[in-house]
Amino acid sequence: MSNQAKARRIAVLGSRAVGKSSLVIQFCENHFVDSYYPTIENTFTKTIKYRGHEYVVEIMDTAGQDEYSILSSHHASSVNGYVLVYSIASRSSFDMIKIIRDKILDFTGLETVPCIIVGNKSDLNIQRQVTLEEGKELAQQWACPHIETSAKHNENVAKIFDMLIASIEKANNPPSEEKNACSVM
Ligand SMILES: Nc1nc2c(ncn2[C@@H]2O[C@H](COP(=O)(O)OP(=O)(O)OP(=O)(O)O)[C@@H](O)[C@H]2O)c(=O)[nH]1
Repeated sequence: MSNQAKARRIAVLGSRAVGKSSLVIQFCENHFVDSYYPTIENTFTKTIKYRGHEYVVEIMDTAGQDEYSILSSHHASSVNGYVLVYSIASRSSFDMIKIIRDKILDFTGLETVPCIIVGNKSDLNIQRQVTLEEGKELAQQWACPHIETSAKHNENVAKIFDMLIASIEKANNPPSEEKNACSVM
């Protein structure tokens, strides 16, 4: 029974042209698309192994968001975790993931959701507008992982999904005992 694959649903959100489709296509189909076609919506499926379990992961690649976009209900309900993507070469796309997370929390009524912050286009270091430290700081604030990636060079792309599955599983099965918790003697 425990060998049965578990189904998980992930939504990939962020501003336009930050590389959401490129990351998902690189991960699921192992190639990079240099041309830009704005996405309406695409769903991909991939099996991921994490801690000896198989996870059949449905990945929703969504249309680029701006501050006026309304979060669609199927981007928020029955989604187990979020990939929030910005481009390291775009300050406004970094600001946008904060707005998107607020919309998710508003919509779900939750205080926190499993997510990973992704700074894509790390190969464009020369055009960098968001520092690595800023990404890490935001992740600390949200208590979630952060990673810089390049869909173009296939750097850290698979790690996004491994780390998010880990966060989802941690949220679903919080440790019952804190090994390092101090006790008053
Ligand atoms: N240099 C570089 N370019 C990238 C990278 N990832 C994506 N791109 C380019 O950025 C452009 C936009 O990529 P997409 O993957 O279509 O972006 P998107 O976020 O899905 O865009 P929307 O569908 O409009 O939301 C394309 O020209 C890609 O080739 C990357 O890691 N490095």
